[in-house]
Amino acid sequence: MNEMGKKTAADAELMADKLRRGDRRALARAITLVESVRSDHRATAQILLNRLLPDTGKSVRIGISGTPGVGKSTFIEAFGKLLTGAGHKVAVLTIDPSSQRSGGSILGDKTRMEELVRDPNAFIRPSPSGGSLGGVARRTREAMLLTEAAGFDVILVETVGVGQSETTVAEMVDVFLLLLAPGGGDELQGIKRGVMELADIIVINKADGDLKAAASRAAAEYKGAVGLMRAKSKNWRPKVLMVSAMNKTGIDRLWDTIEEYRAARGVDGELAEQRKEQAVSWMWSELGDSLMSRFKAHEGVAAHLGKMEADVKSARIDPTTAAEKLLAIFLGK
Ligand SMILES: Nc1nc2c(ncn2[C@@H]2O[C@H](COP(=O)(O)OP(=O)(O)OP(=O)(O)O)[C@@H](O)[C@H]2O)c(=O)[nH]1
Repeated sequence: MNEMGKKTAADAELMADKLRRGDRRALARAITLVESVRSDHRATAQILLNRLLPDTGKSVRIGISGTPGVGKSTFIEAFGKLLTGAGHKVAVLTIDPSSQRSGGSILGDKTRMEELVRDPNAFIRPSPSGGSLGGVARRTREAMLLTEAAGFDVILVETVGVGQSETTVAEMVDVFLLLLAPGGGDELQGIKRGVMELADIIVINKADGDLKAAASRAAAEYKGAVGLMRAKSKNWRPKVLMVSAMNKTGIDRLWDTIEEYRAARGVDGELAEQRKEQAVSWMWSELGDSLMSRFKAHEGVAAHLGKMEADVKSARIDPTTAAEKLLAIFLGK
């Protein structure tokens, strides 16, 4: 190892020690490091993650999705406070791919959770900005490992329903919550079937005051729909619960249901298996992303790409042959 490599390893070791002791500033710095695209930062980040791997995995990983207006912030605040009140350490991470376009994040505003943000047993980190959904997801996934190593035992990964982000979140958590609010009438209309199928627990928020009756109707409708869907696991049928984030009712039952879910699916059984599969598919998607970016950056490929695309468009060459030719250039054949 050269001098620079030694320094990188030493930096990572120091940071790992601080993190294991639960140092919040070190945690924030470590997350900034994994979010960086600078190659020296990436190198340190990778050493850090590998050092900390044995300290990760001991949390309950919960995904939360819900479109704007359903009351996500109010809900996470109420849920988070309930958990810290019960002695848990809660990290809130977000995946918001829209932040790369707007420059600002829909979910990034920390003031959305006024009490939780001041809670010493909570850690809130907005979505990394910039890059593809895959890039944003990788950084959030790594942030999740770091918060686990720092002793957080419940990780909430929230996302707003933009594009594929729900699927991405579902692929990094143990349990996926879909947060909904009662609407006016035909509840199932607006919601994509694919998103419903991801949900392990459907949470109908705003079951209070004038909206209570509508929430009950919505719950009945979703229960019916869930009954018709094919189950993701033979040991768990998705449940529908009603809560009021505003009045903080039903939230404790939700936590009980999450515990039930974990028991039913087996933390050391089916859920452990799910995590293993998630890790392997993460490796493959990393490999895909990194191969593709190397491919596009390859000089020979770059020189031919424009013409090849034009030829495909004008049907001078068929797409399969074009792909084969570009691949041959990349592989130097
Ligand atoms: N009646 C009622 N209103 C609620 C409840 N939870 C949230 N709201 C209201 O719904 C609106 C949206 O809530 P937010 O918590 O900002 O949630 P959101 O719109 O999903 O926002 P983001 O989390 O920022 O995406 C606000 O006016 C809240 O006061 C609830 O349990 N009952």
